[in-house]
Amino acid sequence: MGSAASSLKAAAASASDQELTDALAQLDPADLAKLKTALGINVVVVGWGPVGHAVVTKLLAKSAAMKITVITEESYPAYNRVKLSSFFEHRDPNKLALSSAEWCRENGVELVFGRASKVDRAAKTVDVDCGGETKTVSYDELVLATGSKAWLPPVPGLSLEVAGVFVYRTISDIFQITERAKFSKKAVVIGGGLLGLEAAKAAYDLGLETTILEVAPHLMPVQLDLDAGKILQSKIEALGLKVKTGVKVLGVETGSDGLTGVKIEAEGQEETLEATLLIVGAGVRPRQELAEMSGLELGGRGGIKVDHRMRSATDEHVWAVGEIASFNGGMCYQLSAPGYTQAEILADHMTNPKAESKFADADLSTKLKLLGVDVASFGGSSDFWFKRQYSSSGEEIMSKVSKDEAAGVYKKLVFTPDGTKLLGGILVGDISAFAPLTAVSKRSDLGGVSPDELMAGQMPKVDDGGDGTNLGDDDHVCNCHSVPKKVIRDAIMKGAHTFEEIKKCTKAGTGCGTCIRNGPQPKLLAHTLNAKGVEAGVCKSLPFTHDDIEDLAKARQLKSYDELVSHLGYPSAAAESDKTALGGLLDRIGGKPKGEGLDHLGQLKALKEDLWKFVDKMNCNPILVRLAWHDAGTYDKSKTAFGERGGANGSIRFSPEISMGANNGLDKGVKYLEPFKADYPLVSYADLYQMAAAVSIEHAGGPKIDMKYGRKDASGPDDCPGRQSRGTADNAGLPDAEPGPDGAFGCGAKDAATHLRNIFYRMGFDDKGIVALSGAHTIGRAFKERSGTVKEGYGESSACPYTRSMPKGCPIRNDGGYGVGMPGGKSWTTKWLKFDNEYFQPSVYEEKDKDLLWLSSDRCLHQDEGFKQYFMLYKDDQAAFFRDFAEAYKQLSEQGAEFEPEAGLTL
Ligand code: HEM
Repeated sequence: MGSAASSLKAAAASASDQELTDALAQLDPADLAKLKTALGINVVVVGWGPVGHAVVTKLLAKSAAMKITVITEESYPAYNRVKLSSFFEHRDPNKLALSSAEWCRENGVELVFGRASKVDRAAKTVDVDCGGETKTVSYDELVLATGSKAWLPPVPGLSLEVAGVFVYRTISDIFQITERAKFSKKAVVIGGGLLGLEAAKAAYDLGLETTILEVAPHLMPVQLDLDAGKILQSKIEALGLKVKTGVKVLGVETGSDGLTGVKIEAEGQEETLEATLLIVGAGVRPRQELAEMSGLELGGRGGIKVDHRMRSATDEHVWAVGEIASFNGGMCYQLSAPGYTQAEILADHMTNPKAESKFADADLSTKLKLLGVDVASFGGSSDFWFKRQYSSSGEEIMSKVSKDEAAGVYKKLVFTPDGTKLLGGILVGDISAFAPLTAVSKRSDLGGVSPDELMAGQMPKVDDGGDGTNLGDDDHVCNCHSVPKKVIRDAIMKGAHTFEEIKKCTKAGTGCGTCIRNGPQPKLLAHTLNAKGVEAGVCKSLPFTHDDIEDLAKARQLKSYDELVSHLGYPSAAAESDKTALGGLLDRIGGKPKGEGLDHLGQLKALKEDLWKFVDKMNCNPILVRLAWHDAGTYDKSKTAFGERGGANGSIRFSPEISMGANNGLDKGVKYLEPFKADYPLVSYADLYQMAAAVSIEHAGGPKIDMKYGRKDASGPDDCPGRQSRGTADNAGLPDAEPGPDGAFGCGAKDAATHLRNIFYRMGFDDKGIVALSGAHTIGRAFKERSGTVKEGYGESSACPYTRSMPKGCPIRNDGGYGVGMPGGKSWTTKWLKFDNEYFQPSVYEEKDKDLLWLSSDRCLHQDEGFKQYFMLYKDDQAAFFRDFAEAYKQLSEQGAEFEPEAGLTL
């Protein structure tokens, strides 16, 4: 242990908390971990979901004298399951991540990857199955945060063993669903509750014809009444999904490729729905195997029985939180908000035996955007749901309802029979009043307004300090994490000036995100910054980034400056100059494309500037290069007809081409570029893809390519090359990195050099072109989820040292900065965002560094005599590589294309 640790020990007796914190901050992570073990208790947390992670952060915040170990069986860091379906918008597990392996290292938290298989309470140890090898971890205190598992209803033949049948719970479920979707047209989802509707969104986003089956008479039976459920149904049906309620699932039908259909009974009739993909989202059950094996007392409906401190009823050194915890032997709560509260209470008691906090009642309020429809159900206590006050009638309650079926808006407020207290309510379509109404439901009266006035949108006047939120200091802004307004305001006053910074300090907004998207956070931030006199963001009245304003405007459908300020901002005196500062943004949110008013050439030039800024921010250069190359690499010089001959014509955006195995992952590149097409409609997709690649290469430090534009677009799937149309296996003639299990490449060749020649000669390249173009692998990475050529995949925990988010001492961009983009995968070079000739260096091709990638198709380039001369030339002469690459890339980007005007446009 370093000298800093020894001096800390000596000083510890008399040091203040601040001094201790400062001293700890000087230690390196390894020393910190040792010191914590020496000083304090050894806590083991089983499960690294959002609640398990919350336990870790809360324990760390409350005590330094603790060694924490987390056992996790998922290869991704703790992530936000609530947002699982948003995965299809970005396909990036890191956007869901709540933590990272790096964060754990920096905070002295040890991660053990594997499945906890046994708890020995007498010896205080946990056995972890780490892929065949068993590791035994000791604890002083054990926290079980194992969450839930998906429940499969007892339907004949329904089993996860059937190909095409999935549950919907983890990122890996999503990957498997995505794979099956490539060969499916129709999907069925069992379950019309929260989980089922999220799963249906996934199937819908994958472009499948989707039918939702719900056994109850309406959707979301746990949160909504019949009327609200029906309105939600009609909105979902309007999107093109089918919904069947009151359905009995009788069985599944299978054929040689797995699922073929789902047999149901609806309205007394039996029928079979054709489907090759079935997602079961019909509920969850606590994952209690470990608890059962170790003899812990369970609750009446499962889960580990815990007291108000979250301590198990059986063993004072075993605790449970989240979906596995059965408070006083009752219900296990399957929402994240109660789990976060429990984590806080557990941390209180574990770090302070005199703590007085108690877990009593859970707030089961939910607000979500389901398939584009805003839905909320809120209550002052859990009775609202458990006693089904939301659908009671008669003398027990007074309820008021307004509905506009055409607009899809429903509002129901439920009061005590005398109308003096709001018990809860349901909102569909418009949930903007969720935060203030939830706050009213938690108070003892209506604050001077009548039930009718509350229905009409009039809120009791609350002293909000003039920030326009109409929330008191103790009212919650973020319900997921129970964060009161005053905590967020204090964080802003102490320097958290953006939503991201507020998230980091308070967690507010890291759950469902509605308190930002549709709730009071923007106003609170704008007003507090103005009160503090801080100039942040775009302008005084809307102190957020352009991107934030655009996202919020979209979410709330705001079109004008006045609407923006009244919903999000602070009515600043400097309104006119603010409008100027917002510049093109107002046009854009008003629906005007950025390129409006520019001619074709003008749009190409403006697009180039925008693409440069985009890659500079996103560090997504490699995927854009791979996208353009795969669009163009289908070219077959023996074919003449446009489309059929392949080449740079934008056809990669269409299925079936985009769903070919060789193009795995490139849908992300297509999605990245889609907004640019909307902004510059005169530019073709084919030009957009090729320009994005040329910009990416130049931005990364590579050669400027003499590009010409004006390419014509393929007009539809009919213009896509057939999978086997080039006489090669299944990839429309794109090259293979490795031979198949039979030892042959897709073209039949037995060696990589012959294979590359078969593929590239077909496009009109020679050996020099093949070697030069292959040098593009000087940037980029391979992923197990895409090509499957490596074991490294998405996210930090699956990365290698060169592809983690902050590879220390390894500046990877051309400008020497970090900027890893999405961490993960395995790269060919150490500086894989820098376009140089590192790919040709012995440090790479000699394959001594096991953290670098080298495929058979790379290896043949320095082993085959014909290729070797160029490979060695480029090793010694970067300028020669750049010259030959630029020439070959120009050829690649033009072949198969048809230009209008014929000579093309140059910028
Ligand atoms: C010579 C035959 C080639 C083979 C067998 C090949 C194979 C591969 C493979 C397996 C990957 C990993 C994909 C993944 O898992 O995400 C990859 C990535 C990549 N390829 Fe190639 N490739 C070849 C030629 C080229 C050419 C000609 C270019 C461009 C001119 C290129 C540019 C790239 C780039 C930039 C990436 C990284 C993408 C990223 O990081 O997202 N490749 N290639």
